[in-house]
Formats: sequence, structure tokens, C-alpha cells
Amino acid sequence: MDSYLGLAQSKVKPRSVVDAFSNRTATIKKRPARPAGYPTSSRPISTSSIAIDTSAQFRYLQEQHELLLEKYKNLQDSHSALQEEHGKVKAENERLQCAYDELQETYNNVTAKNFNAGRFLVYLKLKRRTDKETLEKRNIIKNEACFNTYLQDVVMLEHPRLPKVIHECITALESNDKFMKSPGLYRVSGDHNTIQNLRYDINANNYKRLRKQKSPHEVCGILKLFLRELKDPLISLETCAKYLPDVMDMSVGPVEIFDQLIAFGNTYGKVYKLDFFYDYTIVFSSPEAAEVVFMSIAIINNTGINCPHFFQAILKSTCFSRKSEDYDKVAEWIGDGLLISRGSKHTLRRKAIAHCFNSMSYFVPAFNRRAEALSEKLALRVDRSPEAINIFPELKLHTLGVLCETAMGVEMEGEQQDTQRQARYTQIVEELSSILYWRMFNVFVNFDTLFWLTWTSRRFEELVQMSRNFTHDLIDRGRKKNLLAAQTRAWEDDQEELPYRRRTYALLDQLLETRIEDRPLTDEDIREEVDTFTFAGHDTTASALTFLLYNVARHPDVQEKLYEEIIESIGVECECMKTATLQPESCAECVNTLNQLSYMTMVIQESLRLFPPVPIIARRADCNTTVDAVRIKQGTTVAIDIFSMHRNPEYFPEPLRFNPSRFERSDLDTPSHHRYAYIPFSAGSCNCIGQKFAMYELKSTLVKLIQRFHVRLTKQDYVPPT
Ligand code: HEM
Repeated sequence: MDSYLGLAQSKVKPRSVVDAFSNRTATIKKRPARPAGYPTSSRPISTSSIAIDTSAQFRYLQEQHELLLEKYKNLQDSHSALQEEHGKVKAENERLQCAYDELQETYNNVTAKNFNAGRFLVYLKLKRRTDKETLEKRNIIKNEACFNTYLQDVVMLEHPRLPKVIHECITALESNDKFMKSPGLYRVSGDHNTIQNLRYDINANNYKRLRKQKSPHEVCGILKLFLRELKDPLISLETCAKYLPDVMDMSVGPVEIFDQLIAFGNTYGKVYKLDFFYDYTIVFSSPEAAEVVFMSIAIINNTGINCPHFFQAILKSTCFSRKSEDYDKVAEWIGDGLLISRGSKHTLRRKAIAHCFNSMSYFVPAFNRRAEALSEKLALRVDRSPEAINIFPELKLHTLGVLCETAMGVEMEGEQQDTQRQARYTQIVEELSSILYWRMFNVFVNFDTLFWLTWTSRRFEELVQMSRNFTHDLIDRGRKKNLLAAQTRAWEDDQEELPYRRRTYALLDQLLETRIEDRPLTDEDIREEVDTFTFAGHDTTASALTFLLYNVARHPDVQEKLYEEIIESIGVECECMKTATLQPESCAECVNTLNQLSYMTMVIQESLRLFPPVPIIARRADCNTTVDAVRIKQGTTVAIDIFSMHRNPEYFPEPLRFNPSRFERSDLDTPSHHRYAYIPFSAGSCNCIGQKFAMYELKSTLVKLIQRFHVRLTKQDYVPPT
């Protein structure tokens, strides 16, 4: 447009045209005063150029005018639409206003009618209430604690020394004959609102309303509320300690209870009923009963499908698949691991873990290293003082150390921090185990309710937490180590000169790699198993070792024979036991050497016969059945007394004589020998998974100790408490 208007190029643009182009409203400025002598007549202009400019401008303005007209029309349309909308909103507003006025009127009427105070409300003067502190100072309210607090803070009566609320409630109830006869007393719930109001009153030590109650259920409700909210146990810990001193006394423990069981066995024979005042257990000590209770699926398969007793056998085998309730106490610490779990969980886990215990050459180096450390430690003690050594605590530390290294892969050498952690963990396990045994064998604390009333229960919880923290931390480290190991394993497999120690395959490693139904085990699953192995594997092996050394010390001829066998097969010092960095071949050799110690095997077997570390095993009957001609009801606890069975002259002639030769194969192959008569590691599908592990650990420790020491008892005729 600029080009054909021509005026666009002009230096002095007429204001109206510029403004029209830039679409702005023109501003009018006052023209400056003309100077003197300035010609007043019009300047001469070319008429031709004016004619062209005017027509173009006119066309342009016409176009603009049409556009504006159209705009105006649009605006008019939207204005009328908005006006219509406004009309509607206004009408709606008026309608609502009417409705509101109506409601207001109704409300005023109702208030005026009901309270007759509608008009006065406006004129009421509001006065601040006296605050709580002032009321308390003036002794108007006594805000003494009652609900949701500790017994020591509750308002007490002097005589009898009872919480006041209990006394008031009981008096209110018992002084009214109608209350006492009302059906459902103490059971039926009272009115919630009334109970809450009473609660406020009582908290302010005001019992007026409680005493005036017309119904007993609110009074009972207050009593129940008080007891429910009390932060102390019902029988306080102090009271428990005062009135049940025996419960606190840990000296009534496994030994005393066990002595009693032996006495029962001697008096009543192979089967007797142990009657507690809350439950009973049937105790058997015959191989026939053991066979029924532990019978495994493998035996059933051996009987063959055509066997007439096949179905009966299946029924019996599934009848005792569950452990007794005592094991639940252990589960509070170790969880639902292999020892506790049943059914498919047990089968799948057992299958996955069993693989780990196939080859002993993985574990033997660790056994040897720890045995060497133990004998070094004992040698130092012997050199320092000629005093006799209490060996059991030392052996417990030793077996726990073995488990930490083999089950969890915690390497001790050179890592002082780990050694300290392991020592701490050992103490935790120690303390936990003794609390558990106390719970199992003390008739009082066997009751969960009573146990949880003791201070020891708090310590138990604390220890369980500490133990779990330790194991979880180990699992974390295991995971990291496992990742690294996966990268280096391929390389390791190619290396011939690799130190054997690095190839140790811990149970933890196995668990980290295990997949059940295509899913890896969770940290909690792994923790359960690691704790299970720690619990099941350390105390048992330590007791077995202690009794083994006792028997060896008590029978010098056996000790001499053992020493000769060791010298003959291994020498004064075993090469493969000396060092921690061994070749795989020498370890396999070492395992073979341990296998050849046949006299030592018999000594261990005989020691496990006379002193089985797990003397009694208990199961629960899942159905009505018969065991050794005794009818057993579903739910009954059945115990197999391994200890008495192992000492029965019917199965082991001269049972109290320590005679390793009875385990020579020819002696065991006699028809009178029942395969379930000797079961130190139990039998069937839940037998000891660590049996082989334990045997090699016992052997390698015994080799080290007998090679280095002559073992003697302080009193040669000493008989230990069993
Ligand atoms: C001389 C030493 C040992 C003895 C006498 C022994 C004895 C037993 C017995 C009798 C049972 C059956 C318990 C029951 O059914 O209630 C058992 C189970 C078990 N033992 Fe041992 N044990 C010993 C060492 C070990 C070791 C060293 C480990 C681990 C490395 C271990 C791990 C287990 C486990 C995990 C179970 C439960 C198995 C299952 O239910 O499937 N034991 N042991």
C-alpha cells in the first residue's frame, strides 16, 4: 500500500494518514506561533497530486468503516447474549435469596420454639472460664492420672493398696444387688458416650457420677477401659519378681528337668505320659515308636504300592510332620527356617540347601584352621597356668566361630573388626540360647504369658534385634561379595595355583544364589536360614565335643588308641592342617584322611550314643493315630526320648560301658539291631542336615587336640550331670 500511495515516501507525512496506518488515535498539538513577517496566504500547491491522494484515502477509509461496522455488529450480538445470561443469573440469585430467607425464618422459629432463647443469644455476654491451673490451685479440680498411664502414677488408696478407680467400680457394682444379678455382667458393653464422660470425671478424681450410675455396664466399661489402657502388665514386673521367685531363678534349668525325665524313664519304661497342669506329652523310648514318628517318604516307597500297609504307612508318615509347640519359642528368634518350617516350604528349602553340604572339602579347611587356632589358644593357657580348663565355653566359641566362617563366610584372619563383631555375635547367640533353654525347660516360663512378664523377656527382645542386625549386615556384605565372586569365578576356575581358602563356598553364598520357583530368596528368608544354622549347629557340636573329650579323658586306653591311629594316618602334624592357603587336592586328601580314621569314627559314635546332644525330639500329632500300640489323639505332643533309648540294654548290651567297638559293622548287622535304635541325628525327612558337617568338624578338632594334648579329668571317676 505504501508504494502506490506515494505519500509514504514523503518526509513530512500528514498526521491523519500516519495515524490511520498505525491505527492509533491522533493527538492534537498546539501549533507554534507564527514568526513575524510570515506570509498569511496559502502556499501554492499542485492540484494534480491532491486529486490522486484523496481517492486512495477515501477507498481505504471506506474499507475501515466497513470493518468497524462489522465489529460493532459482533459486539452488539455478544452484548445481547451476555444480557440474556445476566438475566438468567439474576433470576437464579433472586430464587436463592428467597430460599435462604425462608430457611432463616424457619431456623429462627425453631430456635425460638425449642430453646426460647433465639432472641437472647445475641445479647449474651461471654465471660472467659477460669483456666485449669487456677481451678487446680483452688482445689476445685484434682487432675490426677488414671487412664492411659503407668501403675505408679495412678491414684491409689491407702487401704487396701489398690488403684482408686478399681475400688470405686467394684464398690459401685457389689453394693447394688440388682447390678450383681444383671445378666452379662462384665461382658455386655456399656454406652460409649457415658463411659467417655465418666472417664473425664474420674481423671479429675470426681466419682460422683460413677456412684450414681443406673446401669452396671458403664461401671464395668470404666473398669475394662482402665485395665485396657494401663501401660504396665496386669501383674507388674516387681510383683512377679516378688511372688514368683522360682520363675526368675534360672538355676531350675535343663539339667534338673532332664534328670527328672531320666528318672521317669527308669521307673515307667518305654512309654509314659507326662502330665503338666495345662497339657500333656506322651514320651516314647522305643525304636518302633521312633520309626513311626520319623518315618520318611523313602521308607514308604520301599514298602511298594502292593504292600497292604501302604496307605496306613502314608497316614502315619504325614501325621507327625509338625514340630511341637516348644519349637515356636525358638522361632521367635530364628524365624521360620529349616528347623521350624514344614510342608512344601521345608521340602524346597531343604533341597536347595542340601546341595551345600554335599562336598565336605569346602568346609574342612575352615575346620582345620579353627581347630588350629583353638589348640594354640589352649596351649597358651596351659603354659600360663597348670589350672584345669572349663572346656565347654571354649568349645562353644570354637563351634560358633566355625559356623560364622562356613555358614556366613565371615573371614576372621587379619580383620580385627570382624573378629570383634563375631565375638559380640557369639555372646548374643550364647545369651539367646540360654534364655531359650530356660523357657523350654522351666515349667513356669514355658508359659508364654509368664515369660513375657519377666525382665528377661525384654532382654530377649533386645538380643533378637541385635542378632538380626548382625545377620542382615552380613547378608548385605554377602551380596556385594557374591557379585564380585560371580565376576572372578570364571577366572578362578582356570587357575591351578589359587589358594584354596578363596574357593570356600559359604552357606550364605549358596542361599544368595538359590532360586525357589524361579524367585530368589528374600533377605528375610536368608536371615532365617543363617540364624537357623547358627542355632542348630553350634551348641549341639560343642556339647558333642565336650562329651567326646570327657569320654576320651575318662578312658586312657581309648585315648592311647586314638593317638596311635592319628600318628599312623596323619603324623604328629598334618601338613594340610597347618596352613590356610591350601591346594584343593590336599584338602580332598585331608578329607580322605579323616575318612580313614575308623577308630575315631567309632569313638565319636559311642560318645553320641551315651551323650546325645539332642536327647529328646518332640512332634505334634496331626491326626488320630496309633504309635507302638498306644492310641494318640490329634493335637497330642509325642516325644521320642533318644537318651533313654540309647541306654536301653535291650538295644545296647552293657549300655553304660563306653565301648566304641560296638559300632564295628559286624555288631550292627545283627538281626536284633533295630535301625531306629541309634538316632543321635534323628531320622527321616527332617533329620539333621548338618550330620556330615558335624562329624568332620568333630574329627578335625579331635585330631588337633589329641595330637597336641594329653587330656585328663580333674577327678578320674567324675560323672557329668547329663
Ligand atoms: C553333633 C552335632 C549335631 C547333632 C547331634 C545334631 C542333631 C540334630 C537333630 C537330632 C536334629 C533333628 C531335630 C528335630 O527334628 O527336632 C537336627 C536338625 C537339624 N540340624 Fe543338627 N545336629 C548337629 C549338628 C548340626 C550342625 C553342625 C548343623 C549345621 C551346620 C545342623 C543343622 C541342623 C538343621 C538345619 C536341622 C533341621 C533340619 C530339618 O528340619 O530339616 N546340625 N540336628
